[in-house]
Amino acid sequence: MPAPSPYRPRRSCLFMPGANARALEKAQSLPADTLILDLEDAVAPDAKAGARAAVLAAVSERRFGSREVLIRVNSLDSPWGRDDLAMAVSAAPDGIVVPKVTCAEQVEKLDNALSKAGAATDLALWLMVEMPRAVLDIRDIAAVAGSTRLRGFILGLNDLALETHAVATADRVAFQYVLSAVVLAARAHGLLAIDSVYNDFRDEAGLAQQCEQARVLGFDGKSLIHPAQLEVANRVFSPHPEAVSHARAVIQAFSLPENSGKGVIQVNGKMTELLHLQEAQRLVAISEAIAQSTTGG
Ligand SMILES: CC(C)(COP(=O)(O)OP(=O)(O)OC[C@H]1O[C@@H](n2cnc3c(N)ncnc32)[C@H](O)[C@@H]1OP(=O)(O)O)[C@@H](O)C(=O)NCCC(=O)NCCSC(=O)C[C@H](O)C(=O)O
Ligand SMILES: [Mg+2]
Repeated sequence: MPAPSPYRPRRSCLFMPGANARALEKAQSLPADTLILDLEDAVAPDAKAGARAAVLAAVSERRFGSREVLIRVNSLDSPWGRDDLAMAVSAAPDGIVVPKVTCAEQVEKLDNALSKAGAATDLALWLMVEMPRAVLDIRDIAAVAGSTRLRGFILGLNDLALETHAVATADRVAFQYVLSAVVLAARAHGLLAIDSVYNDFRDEAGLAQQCEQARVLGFDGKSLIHPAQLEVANRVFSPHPEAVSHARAVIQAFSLPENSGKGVIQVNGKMTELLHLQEAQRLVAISEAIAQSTTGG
């Protein structure tokens, strides 16, 4: 049995309404890397309390196996936020997703609120990046990663389009700055970056195009809204087999005695430096983590 990988794939992060019992049940066997049980926008005000109770039961009973489980709470300044947070701390998921954050001070307050509520230090804090001010302050927000539970960003382009009046075209030209700013801020502070949802869940080709765009930009995976989107996201965000064999060749080449101490060599006709060795090791580790995960390739 191989040692568990330190990498966790997050190619597919499936949202589901906490009030949808069928979706919560179905999620137990879906090939999603991450499940996000939503108490916010997908749950109507009258259904909030019922959804909170259903999510508490499902998460506390550990119904989702080894899948990563996140709970999206309502904002702390909403009528439901405090109760959601208390429930989430007692359910002890892998992480909590907080919507509509605008600045770094809010993240520090959230982290303090989690500590006061008795949250474990390894409870991950994820932020929806979906408010114009969060985009403008993304560098400062990411910088509190070292002193808080902040672990990653999930882009929320539905809210951002609403706030900015930008139009969501297929190429996402209106969001180019945001897409890159989120990835750069995340990487500068060792955080994860998950792309926004694709609303047209029956359009497989459109989703594939958007996943590919996000992958090229450096995102770790895509947030999703429907089981039909899982296969595409899992495929696009898995390292390509040819890239993995090249990565193995790079690792092998650098391990040869004649290349010991060298900073640059050639592999398969390509200039290959130590920085490429680092990327090759990351790619192979991700590919092995996917092979080990229950959701597989
Ligand atoms: C979009 C949906 C409302 C569509 O629902 P429905 O019409 O019921 O779809 P289907 O009949 O095709 O469903 C087929 C089966 O799959 C199950 N199902 C559907 N969606 C999910 C899901 N997300 N997770 C698990 N299972 C799901 C159905 O129960 C059917 O099962 P079966 O009975 O066996 O046939 C619906 O897909 C949905 O509600 N999706 C999630 C919506 C959501 O969570 N939204 C909030 C997050 S997105 C967001 O907030 C954006 C962000 O903040 C931003 O600002 O951009
Ligand atoms: Mg949103």
